[in-house]
Amino acid sequence: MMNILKDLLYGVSLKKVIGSTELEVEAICFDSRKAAPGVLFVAVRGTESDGHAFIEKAIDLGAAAILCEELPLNIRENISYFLVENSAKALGIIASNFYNKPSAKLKLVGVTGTNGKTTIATLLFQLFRDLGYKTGLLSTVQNQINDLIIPATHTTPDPVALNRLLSDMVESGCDYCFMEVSSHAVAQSRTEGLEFAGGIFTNLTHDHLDFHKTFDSYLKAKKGFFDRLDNKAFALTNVDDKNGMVMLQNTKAHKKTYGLKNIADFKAKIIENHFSGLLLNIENEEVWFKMVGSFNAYNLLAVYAAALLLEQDRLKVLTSLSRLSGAEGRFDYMISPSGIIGIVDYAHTPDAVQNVLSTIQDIRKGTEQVITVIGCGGDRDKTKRPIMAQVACDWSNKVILTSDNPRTEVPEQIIRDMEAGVMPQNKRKALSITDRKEAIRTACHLAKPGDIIVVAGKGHEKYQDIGGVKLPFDDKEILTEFLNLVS
Ligand SMILES: CC(=O)N[C@H]1[C@@H](OP(=O)(O)OP(=O)(O)OC[C@H]2O[C@@H](n3ccc(=O)[nH]c3=O)[C@H](O)[C@@H]2O)O[C@H](CO)[C@@H](O)[C@@H]1O[C@H](C)C(=O)N[C@@H](C)C(=O)N[C@H](CCC(=O)O)C(=O)O
Ligand SMILES: Nc1ncnc2c1ncn2[C@@H]1O[C@H](COP(=O)(O)OP(=O)(O)OP(=O)(O)O)[C@@H](O)[C@H]1O
Ligand SMILES: N[C@H](CCC[C@H](N)C(=O)O)C(=O)O
Ligand SMILES: [Mg+2]
Repeated sequence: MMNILKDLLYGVSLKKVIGSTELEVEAICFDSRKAAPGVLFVAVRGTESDGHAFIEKAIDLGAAAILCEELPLNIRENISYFLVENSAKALGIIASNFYNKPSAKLKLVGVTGTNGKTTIATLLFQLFRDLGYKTGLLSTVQNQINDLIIPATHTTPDPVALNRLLSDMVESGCDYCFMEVSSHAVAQSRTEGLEFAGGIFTNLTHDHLDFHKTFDSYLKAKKGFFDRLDNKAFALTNVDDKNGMVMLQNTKAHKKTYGLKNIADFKAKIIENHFSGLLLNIENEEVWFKMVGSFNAYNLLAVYAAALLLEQDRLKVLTSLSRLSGAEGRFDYMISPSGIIGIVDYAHTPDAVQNVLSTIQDIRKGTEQVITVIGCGGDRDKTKRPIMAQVACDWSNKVILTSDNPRTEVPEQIIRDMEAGVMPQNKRKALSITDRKEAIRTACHLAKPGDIIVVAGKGHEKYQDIGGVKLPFDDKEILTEFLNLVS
């Protein structure tokens, strides 16, 4: 590991230096609570607090050097200080230097967009494993280095954790890494300093407006990822999405498109769409896939296109892709002994809810009832709550509004925010049950053979965060249990 200060700072533009740059540092730290002797403390301005307020505390715990945007009034002896314009960006570059630029030693592909990131990154990971490559994955569900699973705390880890994981992938001989790039990560420069072999854009719809404030700044965050790709990389975009081409406006990367409707470099057509899977025509090849739903035709096509841009054999790619089932908790399908269908899905945006429910409308036979159990996360975008409830009501016969992860909010208040989206004509369809387990139980009791229960919003999650405490909770396990009970 490279840890002499002047090597770590390579590529960072410094406005002012106080003290030695020859010092050896033990680690990089951006949270004073984790400071230890010999670390370089990077003061980052956050959403809750300002890292600059903790510089003294970091030094008290042993920090040997400080990187910041504003020098403290009290400059201490024997401590090195570095003044920069943007410490979050500097942190990304330093973290990459610390681990010897691991992103340049493998082919790193980033996936960004509102929905579909986990699905695409996971399918690419599974595909490249199947094609025989050592591969890494950084995703919402989990991080993975070949067969080793490492739990994930974020969709995109912080820069230090991210570069450490990439470095472990290089150590394990990985040729490729597929990672999700969240809009938070771009806005907070978590991916600064990384060298990408390619970037993929899925779609852009309503989410995270609590954090980005406007749709425009959300769009800019996503676009920022493509703006930073270099001319050796590819930039693959969904041409059917309204903002697909906007993403590529200022990129230096090779521009490539995929789509089902518009003219594109990579094209596909849906031939058949069933609960058992999709039959697609991809560039004149008809192939059955296990993945369900028209939105997955986009995901599969993006994966196929990326694999070809990474110079893989077309037929081998299609053969392998046809066997894959994607990420856990995405359109996870089960059927009870009495014939009730249960689907667990991670849809937690209005667009995802509509996609999942409209897919079900497309493929169901006609007379069955669709019963949707849905909640919205606390401490997240409040404006999506009434819209998600409205979409759920518009596309279901019965809707049970319930809790997702209330986090620090009052669960009943979140449900009231959702209820505001239930239109008068839909009132008789909706009922509210705060306890999510009770809500799933009720859906199972209401369902008759042939009916379809959709439990949306938590997908693979194995917990429910109530009041900041994560209690064990698993939609799939609970649904399986009740479906068998009522059968
Ligand atoms: C809103 C958000 O993204 N917050 C992330 C952010 O925290 P922050 O900017 O709010 O940090 P802060 O608490 O204001 O503190 C500012 C700085 O002071 C430091 N500090 C703070 C307190 C202290 O005593 N000492 C100290 O040094 C902090 O370490 C930080 O460097 O930076 C932290 C360190 O990287 C993250 O852990 C934290 O993620 C929180 C836990 C989170 O829930 N993030 C979610 C919203 C998120 O990032 N989600 C996206 C996916 C969304 C999607 O599905 O698309 C993700 O990539 O996971
Ligand atoms: N291409 C797509 N277009 C629209 N909706 C999709 C698409 N792919 C998946 N979805 C829906 O969005 C949900 C989330 O999918 P996925 O986990 O792949 O997205 P994500 O972008 O990783 O989400 P997150 O931001 O939470 O990490 C799925 O459960 C499904 O309902
Ligand atoms: N990564 C997303 C996931 C949301 C999933 C949903 N279950 C919720 O808790 O809101 C976020 O942090 O916004
Ligand atoms: Mg994800």
